[in-house]
Amino acid sequence: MSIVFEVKNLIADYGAKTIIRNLSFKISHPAFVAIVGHNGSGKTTLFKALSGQLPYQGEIIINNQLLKHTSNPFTLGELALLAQKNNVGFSIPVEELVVMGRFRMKKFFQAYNQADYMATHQALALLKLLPLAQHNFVDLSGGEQQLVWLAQLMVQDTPVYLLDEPTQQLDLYNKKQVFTLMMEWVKHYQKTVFCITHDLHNLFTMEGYLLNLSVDRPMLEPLHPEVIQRHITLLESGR
Ligand SMILES: Nc1ncnc2c1ncn2[C@@H]1O[C@H](COP(=O)(O)OP(=O)(O)OP(=O)(O)O)[C@@H](O)[C@H]1O
Repeated sequence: MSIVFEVKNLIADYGAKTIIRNLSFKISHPAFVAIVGHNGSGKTTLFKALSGQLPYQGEIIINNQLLKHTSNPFTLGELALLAQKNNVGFSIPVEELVVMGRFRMKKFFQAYNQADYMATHQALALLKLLPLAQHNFVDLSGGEQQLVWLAQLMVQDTPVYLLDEPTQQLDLYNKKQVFTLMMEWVKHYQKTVFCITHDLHNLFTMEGYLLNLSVDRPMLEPLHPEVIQRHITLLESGR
């Protein structure tokens, strides 16, 4: 059976402080996975391990290939990450920032071409950002900037997307839109999407899995309403 993503006995720590203990799960088809848990439960740490930014024990398999501890999944084109905090300290038009998501596909000093800009415009259109394409990124609101980062993630076109709290700064309408977009990535673009979120109420409209890092033995559970409700109750009750 093909495996799109597998984690086997993953252990990740910061020196003496072990954060992820023996985590294992397997996904055999492109899917949406919500990563939930209390503050400090290890969600971002898991992403650091999956993306090769933190050494780990155990195995990570993407599309039937074992990711070596030394390999960089970004440059291999296996995954793209939207971090929790992203900053740009200079003026740049939205369109130019989004097209930079194609950087991995370019040779040294190779310019972006028509295909890169077409992919950029498609992503901007999907996120309803075309009217802002020529605006200066630094002049946008926090929520608008977050949507631009989502467009940049999309043009990277990797099989796996990792999103760390992508709806954090968004209004209720845009939160809903982003969850719909993530479902579209899975269904129409065959992406596997891992999304760290505290917005559990938005999961009732989603299909896929939930992984709660606050429980003793975290495991993938299907996103059924009763499963989501059980985890909301669990997380609301504190640690
Ligand atoms: N570089 C580091 N060195 C030591 N400890 C760290 C480091 N980064 C994170 N930690 C600790 O690891 C634990 C897990 O942090 P992590 O950022 O993974 O949590 P999280 O679940 O993503 O939290 P949140 O929901 O608040 O974003 C926390 O106790 C944090 O203080």
